[in-house]
Amino acid sequence: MTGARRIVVKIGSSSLTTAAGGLDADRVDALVDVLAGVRSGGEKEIVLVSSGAIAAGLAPLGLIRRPKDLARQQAAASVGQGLLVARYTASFARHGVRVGQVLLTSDDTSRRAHYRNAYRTLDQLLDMGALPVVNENDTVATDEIRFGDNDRLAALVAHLVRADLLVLLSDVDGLYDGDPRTPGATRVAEVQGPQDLEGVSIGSAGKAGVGTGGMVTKVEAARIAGAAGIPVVLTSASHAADALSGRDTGTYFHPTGRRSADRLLWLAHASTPRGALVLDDGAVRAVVDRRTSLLPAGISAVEGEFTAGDPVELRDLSGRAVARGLVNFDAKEIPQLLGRSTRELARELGPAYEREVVHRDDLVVLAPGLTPRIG
Ligand SMILES: Nc1ncnc2c1ncn2[C@@H]1O[C@H](COP(=O)(O)OP(=O)(O)O)[C@@H](O)[C@H]1O
Ligand SMILES: N[C@@H](CCC(=O)OP(=O)(O)O)C(=O)O
Repeated sequence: MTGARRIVVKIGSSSLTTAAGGLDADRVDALVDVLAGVRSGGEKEIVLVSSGAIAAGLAPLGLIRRPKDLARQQAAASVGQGLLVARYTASFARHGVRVGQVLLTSDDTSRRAHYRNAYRTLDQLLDMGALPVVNENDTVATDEIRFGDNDRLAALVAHLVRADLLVLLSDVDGLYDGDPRTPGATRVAEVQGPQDLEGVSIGSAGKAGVGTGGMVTKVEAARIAGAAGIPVVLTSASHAADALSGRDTGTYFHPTGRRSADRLLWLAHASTPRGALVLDDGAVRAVVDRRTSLLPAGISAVEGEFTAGDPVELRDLSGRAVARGLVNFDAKEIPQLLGRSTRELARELGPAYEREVVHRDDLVVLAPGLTPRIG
């Protein structure tokens, strides 16, 4: 058995649906049997991140393939999510296990209060012996705030619940060095770091119209989880039992960073900035090298329309994003603060203006070349 106590398992749409479209009850049952078996000893906790809402809603709405437009995807998700959770509820009930549905949006999870709330709910469900079934809240997410792929959502959930292991289940039994359907492609058994991905051709989704991100989003998810100290196993749904019992299967991504409860991972990977603050060179050095808060004196311009509490990008004078943070002012308040000291502002406008524009506790520095949000 793997030593991991709290495990996040993510299953993709391609592993839950029939060739004709619609939910495959037998495959749901097979997964549920494995998960129920793993937690039956009482030592293991499982959080399931399940895709499949859109796929499950297609056939009932008379759609043949995943629609391109957001409104019809959301309609399909609305119908499909109900069917999906009903299926899990019935299937887990065979083992006497209760499930709790948790629908998340990226907006919820990058804000401090919402993040804490999401953690509390998930933790409480686990404490009460229920099994959380998580998906993105597809019906309300707009294009701008969508995760769009559940691989990355699963990595962030793994971090949120402080999981010991993330298992990504797909229709392919691991990462291959090229398209797995081409002869000669071989499975990559282990990834220690980026050097092991050199020369690996990472492609998009296989089964037309069902999965979304293909391997790209899985490798990205493994990178996010790994950086947060969480190992990742990527394998096929039919090898779920092996992955959960610690047997050698699929591709194992070693953790690359230390474990931390840092909520800012969400800010870096799950939020969509609502605007930008342009920093002068001194402020870039202070924020990036010395990790200080951002004060009005170092800001040279403001872009976009945001309100206090929104995520914003911090850019240098050349336009490069250097950090992301939760801003303490509305966009329209900032022009009068530009380049001025907090003391001067407090004297002139009142003590409320003495605050940082972005507090260092709400600020995450981006590694050079990192694209925090993909998709
Ligand atoms: N290098 C690769 N190794 C493995 N699979 C790959 C690779 N490149 C592209 N793929 C494709 O990614 C698909 C899995 O992604 P996707 O369809 O999004 O699955 P899911 O629904 O499980 O998230 C596989 O079926 C495979 O065809
Ligand atoms: N939230 C969407 C899932 C999007 C997604 O990432 O799908 P997949 O690539 O199959 O994991 C749904 O439930 O249909």
